[in-house]
This record gives sequence, structure tokens and C-alpha cells, in this order.
Amino acid sequence: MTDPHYLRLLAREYPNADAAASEIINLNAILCLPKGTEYFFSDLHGESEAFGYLLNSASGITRDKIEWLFQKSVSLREREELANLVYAPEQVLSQKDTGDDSYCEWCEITIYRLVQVCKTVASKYTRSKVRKKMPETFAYVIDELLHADTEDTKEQYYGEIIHSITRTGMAEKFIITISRLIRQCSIDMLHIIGDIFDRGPHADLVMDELMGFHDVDIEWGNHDVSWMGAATGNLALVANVVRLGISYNNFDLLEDGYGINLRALSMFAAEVYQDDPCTIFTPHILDENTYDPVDIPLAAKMHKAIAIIQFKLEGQLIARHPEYQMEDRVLLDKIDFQNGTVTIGETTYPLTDRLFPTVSPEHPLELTPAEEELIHTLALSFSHSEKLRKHIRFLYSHGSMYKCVNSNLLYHGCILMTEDGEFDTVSIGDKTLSGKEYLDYIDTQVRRAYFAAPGSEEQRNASDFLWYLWCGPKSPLFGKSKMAAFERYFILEPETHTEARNPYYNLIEQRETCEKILREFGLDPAHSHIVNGHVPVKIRQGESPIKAGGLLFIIDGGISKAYQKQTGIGGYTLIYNSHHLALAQHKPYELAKQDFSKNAPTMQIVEIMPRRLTVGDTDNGKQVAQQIEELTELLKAYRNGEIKEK
Ligand SMILES: O=P(O)(O)OC[C@H]1O[C@](O)(COP(=O)(O)O)[C@@H](O)[C@@H]1O
Ligand SMILES: [Mn+2]
Repeated sequence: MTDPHYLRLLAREYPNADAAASEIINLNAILCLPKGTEYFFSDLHGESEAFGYLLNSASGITRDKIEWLFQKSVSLREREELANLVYAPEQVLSQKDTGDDSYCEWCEITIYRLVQVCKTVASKYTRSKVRKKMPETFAYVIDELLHADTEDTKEQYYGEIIHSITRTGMAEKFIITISRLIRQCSIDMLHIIGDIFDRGPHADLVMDELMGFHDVDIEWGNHDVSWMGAATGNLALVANVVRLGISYNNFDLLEDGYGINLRALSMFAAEVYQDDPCTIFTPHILDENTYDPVDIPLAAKMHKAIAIIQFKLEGQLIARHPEYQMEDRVLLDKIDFQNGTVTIGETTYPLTDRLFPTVSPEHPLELTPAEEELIHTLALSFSHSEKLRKHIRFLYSHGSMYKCVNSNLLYHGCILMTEDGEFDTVSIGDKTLSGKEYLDYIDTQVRRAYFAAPGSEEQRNASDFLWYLWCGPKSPLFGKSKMAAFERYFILEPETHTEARNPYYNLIEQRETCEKILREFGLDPAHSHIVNGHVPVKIRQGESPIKAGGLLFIIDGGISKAYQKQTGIGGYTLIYNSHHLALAQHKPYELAKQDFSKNAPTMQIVEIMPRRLTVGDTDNGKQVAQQIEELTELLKAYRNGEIKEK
């Protein structure tokens, strides 16, 4: 029974029985439409070009539609061109000879074909939903073209519209617009399961793309919270993102993308480490910088300078938070500067680099005055970056620790577990949290770091907690026993580099574990799945992204170039449409872009739906059904006179 007060509010929008009844009819029609296509990504790691391509090609969804429509009537070469046009219209158009006699004819035929493709992809949506996706300029024309039927008179009308588009010199603009609409209709919802940032060259462009997308949610990854923490002024995280950025040669992103001024750091590093080659700090060069080509030996010095600052700041942060129980992660104070060794636990190891001009053996965690000034200058640069502010805001407004959507549970890292398959517990104050409750608690803290009064104790603690989420042993975003950054720089012995994964990663091979997790989040294991990112699936070593007989998918397949050696592929995407759930395995983008048609993704249908799913089967459908119920009550209230019609 709907609250009468609410019914009165509803009556303002639907002032009489006819209005309520016609909305009920509309909503019922929506429930019968096929469910829209959901598209899942994870671990984009700044690979904006590869992402753009995967997004625009929708893992071949559009190509399939083109095949279905034109296989018998259009040559393969032209079908390829049409698909490429939908993915990257500007690029294809720029290669056309506009002076050619047949150019106008090509435009008209192309527009005609694009309209057919658009009709097919838009057929899943109501007219009004498609209209909302249309840019104003061509909204009326596209609407007419999509809904003109093919009787003779209409055919003429149709031809006339296309003709006048080319005659008025608007063909290119129209092609770009309708291609975009096709792309937008191919994907109804986009889910990004964390780690947009770090390693690859342009997380900023990935964020721009996401912000322009009509329906997107983000499940935060450990790299994302690290940037969120840097933006909220956490100095250890400022150092961390700068260190990772330099170590992957992401100068374009830092300086040009976000306007982070690295001049002070480069001057400091050049001076302090002038005679030190800083060899072990040589950055990985996966991509060249366009705007900020950097001198590699200088970048190595900057890398070392910021790494040392980070280790000091982390030591201070750990001291501020005994509850994190991470004292064993402070290693600068375990160095024997005279002998050039470090002692971890019972074992003493020689250091690969013994030059620490800024570390005082008596107070190893203290920043020098110059380091202090430097890190504050950098932090200021982060908080002043308008672009970064917009992107972080979006991570907050569209992001969360996890999401349950259409019977799928999405999160980046893991749900902490003990060896014997129980949810691991964490003590926070006088509470003991685990599973969903712990994730909810974290979600609140992450928001507090951004929204609490700047500089308040509450805000500073929450912001330090973002650092814990980056690398703490009980961080479900990290899911490993320790972050061995210090060891990987300074110690050769590989056993010190091991970061033990949480038992979760073995346990998810069993159905039982995944069922338990799904139930914890209120989902029925018989109809639900978990989608997870974070750990690259080592296909070369026989690992599979499909766990527990298809209850869980790990879709970190190496869109990030840094991981392609391990995974052997260019990443996974998951597609959930009205017919099935499918896993697309992509070729590395560098290879794919040499010839897209020969390097199409391999699709594996992992689950076929028992019948074609409709909007009525989705979460959104449940809301629509609820609205129908409320409107039906309103209608009743109008009819029995409880509420007066207007
Ligand atoms: O190889 P890099 O870039 O130094 O990064 C290694 C670090 O990244 C991590 O793998 C975390 O990043 P991911 O979330 O991408 O796995 C740490 O466990 C590890 O210490
Ligand atoms: Mn991760």
C-alpha cells in the first residue's frame, strides 16, 4: 500500500486518470523490451587508446550486426569499412578523397547503411530513450529516418532526407553523429571494475571518455584510491602516485594531463643525486612522451628522490596508526648505513644501492627541509589541478567499493578470507567487521576522506586510511600480505619480493566460496555471478578467467601493456546481453591495430540465458514495476474519488 502522501506527490506529475493510465501503458511496454547490453572492463591502467577501441567496437557487437544485415548484399571490404566507420568515423573520413566524383554517392549509400545499423541497435530501446541519446543538431532527422517505414511514399521521403543531408554539405557531420549514436546504443551500461590509473600513459583520457559515457559505474581499485588519496592531500599517496608515474615514464599524464609541476622535483633530484647514477631507478619505457620527453638519467634520479620521500612518509604514517599493525613495513630504520645492509626479521641482506644522502641514520624517517618543502609543493599541485579535481569528483559520484547490479556482484580486489574459508574479520574500534559490512565501512571512510572538513582529524584519518587501502594487509582492494616495493628496489634475494595473496584467490576456485560470498551480498547463487579484477590471469601458465564453474570471472587480462608478458593477451571484457553472458578475449592492442579485422577478439559464451531477458528481468525493471504499482493505486484513487483529478 503506497503512502497517501506519496500518492498526492505523484498526482502532481500525473494530474488525472488519463495521464496515470497512459504512463502505466508506457511503462508496461518498457518492461517487455529486451534487456540492454552491459559491458564490463577492469584494470585499464591508463591505456586510453586500447580502451577507446574496445569501447567503440563493443567487442565486435557492431561488427556482428553489420554482418547480419549486409553479409549477402555488401562486399566484405565495404562491410569492414562500415564497421571501422562506426568505431572511428573521423579517422575513416579523413582518408577519403572528397574530390572524387563518386564521393557524394558514397556518402549517401553510407548514410543509408548506417541508418539500417542504427535501426537494429536502437530497436532494443524505447523511442524516447534513443531520442535522449541524440545530439540536438540531427535529432529530428535521425528520428524520422529511424522510424520512416519502407512503403513507396516513405521511401521517397527517406531518400530525399539523405539527399539533402549531402547536398547541404552536412554528410560528414551526420556520419560522425549517427556513428556515435550507434556506439551509444550498442552498450546500455558500462561497468569499470577498478584500476583506471597508473602504469599506462593516459588515465586522464580514460577518465574523459568515461565522463562522456551515458551510463557508467566504477568499482574502485587500489590504484584509483591511491589517486583519490593524493587528491585529498595525503602526502604518502602524493609521493606514491608521483613515484609510480615516473617509474612508468608517465610525464605527459602528470605534467601535461594534470598540470602537476615536476620542476621542483627535477631540480632537487639533479642536485641531491648529481653523482649517483640511480641505475635501479631507471623507469620502464612502455610508451614515449609526446609533450614531455624526459632525460632518462634525470628521470631515474627523480624516481629515487620521490621513492625515498615516500618511504619516510610511510614510516611516519605507520607510526601515527599503530592499529594498522604495519611496523614491519618500515625498513628505512632497519638499514645499517655503515655496512650497507638491511635486516628484515632475522635476516640481514646486502643493499643494491647504498647511497642515501638525505637519510639521517639517527632519524631515518625525518624529511630534510628541502624534501619537506618539495612534497608540500607537489601536494599543492595536486589540489590545484582543475582537471584532476573533476576526475576525482567523478570517481566519487560514480564509484563505490562494490556494486550489485542485475544479479552480478562487482568488486576490484577480493573479500578477505581465512585459510579455512571463513570471512576474515577486522577490528575497528569496538566493532568486528567482515564481508559486506567491512566493505560498507570502507566505502564510508573513502567518502569521508573527500567530504569531511579539510584538515579535520576525521578527514586526516580517513585520508590515511586510503593509504592503508592501497597497501595494507587487510585491504580488500590490495588483497596481499605486503607491498614489497622497498625490497624490489633494494634487495636482490627474490624471496623478499613475494607478496602473498589472500587465501581468497585460491578459495574462489570452489563453488562453495563464491556461493557464500554471493549470499553475503544478498544475491541468489543460482542466478548470480561475481566479476572481479586486480590479478592478471596468467593464461600462458594455463590459468582461466572462469572460476568456480562459471560463478566468478576475473577479467584482468592485461589491457595494461605492463602485464601482457604475463597474460599473453590484450585483455578480457565481459558482455551481458539479453541472450547470454560472454567473455571476449582480445589481442594486444599494438597487434590488433595493425589489422583489426584479422585480430578480432575471440568470444566465448559462458552462459546462455534460459529465455531472452527483458527489461522486466533487470534491477531497473523492478523499479519500473514498482512505479506501475504506485501509478495503479493512483489511478484507483482517481477513480474512486479519493484524489481529485485536475
Ligand atoms: O611492477 P610495479 O609497477 O612496480 O608494481 C608492482 C606493485 O603493484 C601491485 O601489483 C599492485 O598493483 P595491481 O593492483 O595493478 O596489481 C603490487 O602488488 C606490487 O607491489
Ligand atoms: Mn589492482
